[in-house]
Amino acid sequence: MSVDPVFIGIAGDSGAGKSTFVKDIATLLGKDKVRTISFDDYHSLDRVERKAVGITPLHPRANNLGLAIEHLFLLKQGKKVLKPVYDHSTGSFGDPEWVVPVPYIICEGLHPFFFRSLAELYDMKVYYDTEMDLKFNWKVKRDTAERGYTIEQVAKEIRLRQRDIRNFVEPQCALADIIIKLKISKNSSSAIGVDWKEPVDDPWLKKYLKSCNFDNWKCFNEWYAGRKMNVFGIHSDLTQEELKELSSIFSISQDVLSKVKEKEVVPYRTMLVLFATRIKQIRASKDKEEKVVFKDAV
Ligand SMILES: Nc1ncnc2c1ncn2[C@@H]1O[C@H](COP(=O)(O)OP(=O)(O)OP(=O)(O)O)[C@@H](O)[C@H]1O
Ligand SMILES: O=C(CO)[C@H](O)[C@H](O)COP(=O)(O)O
Repeated sequence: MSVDPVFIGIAGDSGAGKSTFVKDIATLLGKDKVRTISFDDYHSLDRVERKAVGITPLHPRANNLGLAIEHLFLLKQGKKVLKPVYDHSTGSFGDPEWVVPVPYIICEGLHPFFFRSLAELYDMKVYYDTEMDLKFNWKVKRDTAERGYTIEQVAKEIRLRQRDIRNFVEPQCALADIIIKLKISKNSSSAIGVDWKEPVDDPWLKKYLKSCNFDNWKCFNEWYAGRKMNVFGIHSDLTQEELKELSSIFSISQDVLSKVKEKEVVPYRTMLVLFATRIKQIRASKDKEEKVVFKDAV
């Protein structure tokens, strides 16, 4: 029987931490069950061509989003696809690679749900909204170490991109099921806190935490991109007792729990565990549906 993958889309600016997040989620879910698709692979222009035309990679014209729609559509039908590969170390394209359907397909990038026809293909959409100060430092460090840029070039590129970020990346937050905001926090040993935002009319965390059980989590409402959101500010580390309590409230599975148990449960790790739990629930309900369909068919 072919797999009906759970499709997750993670949109956000360059350097926000999307691929790090996806790598960490894959570790919790089991690397063999997860296939990541970087939307950078759907750039239609390489680094030299973008410079010649005078557009940034954030402009939709610098990307072949039509091909991305076609590929996700085929993967959803259980078919394999031959996907292009963008190589950041050279700024050009490498050999294409096959992608086969697996239980979780996570698409991360600048435009994973830019078009409605793309947005409709996902079971869950996340907007990854890291605070500018964190994002700036991370991007400078990464792009100088791994992508062959100087500090001055990265700083100039970030300035050049601001209009395109507002026009082409940020509007996707209006379609997101969850907005994850990483921000500097004095209360965590990691110095990073997390705001988990979900629309009040489509809650998940709120269903479990009717009244906030964790003293240090700030819970409030906020308007964001025209929608009223529940915001859970997870800014301090969990004790092992709190992790136990959390795991019983959310029925966090042992395989996920065992991967964080011995480590410091900083806000980022708490968010990973909650996110992995949510998408495992989506997997479980798909599996149940498949069983019903199969039973009805025999
Ligand atoms: N949660 C985190 N904690 C600490 N550092 C992080 C975290 N997430 C990302 N970083 C740092 O930021 C850098 C950029 O992150 P990452 O490559 O995941 O961003 P991205 O959103 O995928 O960027 P791009 O779209 O440009 O590929 C990483 O190399 C890492 O050093
Ligand atoms: O915004 C980005 C997302 O990663 C990159 O800058 C874009 O993919 C182009 O890559 P490069 O700068 O390595 O040519």
